[in-house]
Amino acid sequence: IYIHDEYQKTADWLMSQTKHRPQVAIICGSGLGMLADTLKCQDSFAYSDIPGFPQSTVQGHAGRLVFGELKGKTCVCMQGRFHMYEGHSLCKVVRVFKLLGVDTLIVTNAAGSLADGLQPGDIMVIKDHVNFPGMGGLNPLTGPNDDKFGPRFPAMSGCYDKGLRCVAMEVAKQLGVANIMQEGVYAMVGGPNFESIAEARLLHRLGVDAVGMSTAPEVVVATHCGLRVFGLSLITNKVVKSYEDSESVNHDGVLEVGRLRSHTVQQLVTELISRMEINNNTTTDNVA
Ligand SMILES: O=P(O)(O)O[C@H]1O[C@H](CO)[C@@H](O)[C@H]1O
Ligand SMILES: Nc1nc2[nH]cnc2c(=O)[nH]1
Repeated sequence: IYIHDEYQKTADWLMSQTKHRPQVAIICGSGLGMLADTLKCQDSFAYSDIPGFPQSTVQGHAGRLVFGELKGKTCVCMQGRFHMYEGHSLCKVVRVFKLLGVDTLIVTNAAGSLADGLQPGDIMVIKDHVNFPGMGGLNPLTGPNDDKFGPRFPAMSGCYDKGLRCVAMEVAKQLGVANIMQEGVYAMVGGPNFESIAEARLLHRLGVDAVGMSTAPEVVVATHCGLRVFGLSLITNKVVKSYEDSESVNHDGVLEVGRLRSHTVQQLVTELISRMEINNNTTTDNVA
């Protein structure tokens, strides 16, 4: 989907099918689809049934949009995301959430760590990102700007909300998992191959803490249309940086760490949603 009316059609269809009017949208990373399971009073839709929605093709991404209640907030959860390497035009479905009245987007992903202090199983709260495809021109905002959503030249400083990052660290302390959680910088690469050793070394030298193949386009689109964003990476593997190292990463291993940490990630996101203040702008004022 490309133009405002098409996003609106998708939003209208969803609003005709469910009574839920979400305030929070959650995008589930690889192996993190269980985040949707905690929602109460669920209405769920296969992507293939939603007019204008692309399809998910990656294992560990179910391809369902789930609406429901969590800790007094109404949520919509993407159980399955769209990656650039699947051949999708860069993902702008976040705009549908804006039109549904969403205030805050929570993005999660599985990522490999470059930072020495980040181990598999750790959780990295995303402080900032490097959007490599975006910097090279593969940006979801390429093309005529739709002023109904946001400005031609949106700022990206501060795109990961500081207040929510602070709350998340407090929640981690309360849950007794502060020892496995820290902030860091996520870099998006195009994928679908994992990094060569020279690429891994380059990313490390650049100060990147974790690398994956998603998230940045979603956050750019969300920030453009005025959504507040919180992001976390579940570290599923260390990116191999040494020619002496015989280990190598694979997608099954990525999904396995997702399963092992599913409960903790679920608790963190649930408690964060419980504590977050929503700007109760249920109308879509910013979207004329
Ligand atoms: O970013 P998510 O969707 O969590 O998935 C990550 O895991 C997959 C590789 O195992 C890639 O798609 C990478 O981006
Ligand atoms: N690019 C990239 N994506 C990932 N997703 C999960 N682990 C990794 C990784 O090591 N590299």
